[in-house]
Amino acid sequence: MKTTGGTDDQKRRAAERAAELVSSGATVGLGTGSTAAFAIRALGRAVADGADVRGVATSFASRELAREVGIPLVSLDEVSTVDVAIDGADQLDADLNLIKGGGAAHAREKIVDAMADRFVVVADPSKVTETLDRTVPLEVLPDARTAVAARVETLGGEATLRRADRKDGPVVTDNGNLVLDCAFGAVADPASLATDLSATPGVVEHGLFVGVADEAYVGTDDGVDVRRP
Ligand SMILES: O=C(CO)[C@H](O)[C@H](O)COP(=O)(O)O
Repeated sequence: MKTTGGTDDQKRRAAERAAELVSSGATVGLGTGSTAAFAIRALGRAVADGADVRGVATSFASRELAREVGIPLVSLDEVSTVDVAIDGADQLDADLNLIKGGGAAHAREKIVDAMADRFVVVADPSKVTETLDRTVPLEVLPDARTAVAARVETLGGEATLRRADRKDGPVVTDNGNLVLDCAFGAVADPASLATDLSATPGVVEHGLFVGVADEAYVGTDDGVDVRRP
């Protein structure tokens, strides 16, 4: 699984604290990535101890892990509400605007995270920034990639097709689409860029999450820093 700048202990602290928010009877959004995986494992232990929770996976990877640790699953199209979603982020600012999609799962993640009554981001301190400046992933319909890349250029960005690590050719998402990683430099106005990207034909979903997160749990070396917008 992809790892990032923080330590596993920092990630685990954040994720395990977030998992404590889940009460028996809850429907839980299961995020994707190395930090969210710690929350899924913690929820698996809670289920083994008798907690009655059901998970909604945001990706093939989170579904597989949930099965491995024994969390009962319900598919996204069967639920209209999610009580708590716990998911990672590639970057977050003080307003809890996020860049997500490092694992190419941001389309399903956004659906699940946005429908949750409470969406808690779990992260390590390396993810926290004053201004979002990482590449913004776009999930795009395969035939639209050239048109979307041209539009990204008019918005001041540069799009690069995400290549697979252990396969020739591109990363293909769980939904059968491609990913363009788009460098915009520092994003001064995330809401405005999010609107422009959402309005671009061929973009299935972009990795800017603006106004979606309710809280962030940032694991440190000796605790958890809880942040709210
Ligand atoms: O958005 C995501 C996947 O699409 C992940 O949540 C994000 O990439 C963070 O992953 P990690 O916790 O491994 O750093």
